[in-house]
Amino acid sequence: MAQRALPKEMEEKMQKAKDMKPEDMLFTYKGVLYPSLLCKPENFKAMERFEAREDDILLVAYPKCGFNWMSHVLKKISDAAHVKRDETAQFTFLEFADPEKLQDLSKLPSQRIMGTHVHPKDIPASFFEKKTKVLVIFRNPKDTAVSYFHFYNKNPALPAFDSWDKFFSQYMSGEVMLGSYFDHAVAWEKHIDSDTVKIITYEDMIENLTEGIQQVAKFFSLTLSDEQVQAIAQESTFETMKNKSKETHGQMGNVIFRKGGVGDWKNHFSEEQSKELDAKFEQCLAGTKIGAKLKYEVHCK
Ligand SMILES: Nc1ncnc2c1ncn2[C@@H]1O[C@H](COP(=O)(O)OS(=O)(=O)O)[C@@H](OP(=O)(O)O)[C@H]1O
Repeated sequence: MAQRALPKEMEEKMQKAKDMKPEDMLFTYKGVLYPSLLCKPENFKAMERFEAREDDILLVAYPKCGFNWMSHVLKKISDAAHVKRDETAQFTFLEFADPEKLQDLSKLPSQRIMGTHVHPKDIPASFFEKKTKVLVIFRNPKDTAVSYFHFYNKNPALPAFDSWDKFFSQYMSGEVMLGSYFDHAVAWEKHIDSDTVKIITYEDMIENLTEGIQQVAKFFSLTLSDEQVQAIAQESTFETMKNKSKETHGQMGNVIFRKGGVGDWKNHFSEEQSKELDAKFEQCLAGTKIGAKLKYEVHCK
């Protein structure tokens, strides 16, 4: 099945963004910035009451950690394993769904696949109570910052930054959309040993995509042949996804599928900025399992 095209609604919103003033593009809810064009404060109240099901799937990623990649892989896996899933729910972002849309989602048949960029504390509690499987993709904080900087500057719905230095300072203080990378990472540490939460890193997927696909399939108790795994890997490379991105993501294709890979931070960070982030990582994540999973020494030094 082809990946779903960017909904018409989203294309219309992007058109609307062109008339927005930069200062109106984000709003703050409980101390965190969200995109005005996609979210409303009332969405969060409705999310608190959302009823997850045991057989739902929730894909979670801090912005720019590889959500679109993993959602594509997950769909390919579920197609290959003939999972019967509801196409309407497909990767609806919980925080972008207004209360009526969330209500509609609650009426849909299983299996629903949903997505979110929010901090784990803002994920509806029912996902954890029902022991719904939650797949999280994480990426090293330096490449995430670079990807986020370019996303802000290329996305017509976000206020552009004059300079990398300005963006870096806001990223470090958590004054970016969806909040602080470090707050998210620290919070996932609490779930890392859960049988129903699987954290995979972007870098491990880059290093061995077939292994990543196998791990995801295993987490959802799906069996794939070696040929199926190889076929999914071929369809999920950066080049393949970027080449199809106009078809799959409309005008957002070039914004999302930028460069891919590991280490672009070296082309952006000053020595001082690199040291500042090293110190922050040490302060927040030294000795944690999530910190070890991110292989900071390998990817960020
Ligand atoms: N197939 C594949 N392989 C490798 N890398 C990939 C792939 N697909 C997407 N990407 C890269 O993921 C980055 C976008 O992350 P997200 O999809 O999480 O962005 S978003 O927050 O949902 O907008 C963004 O990273 P950067 O290129 O570094 O900006 C994308 O290029």
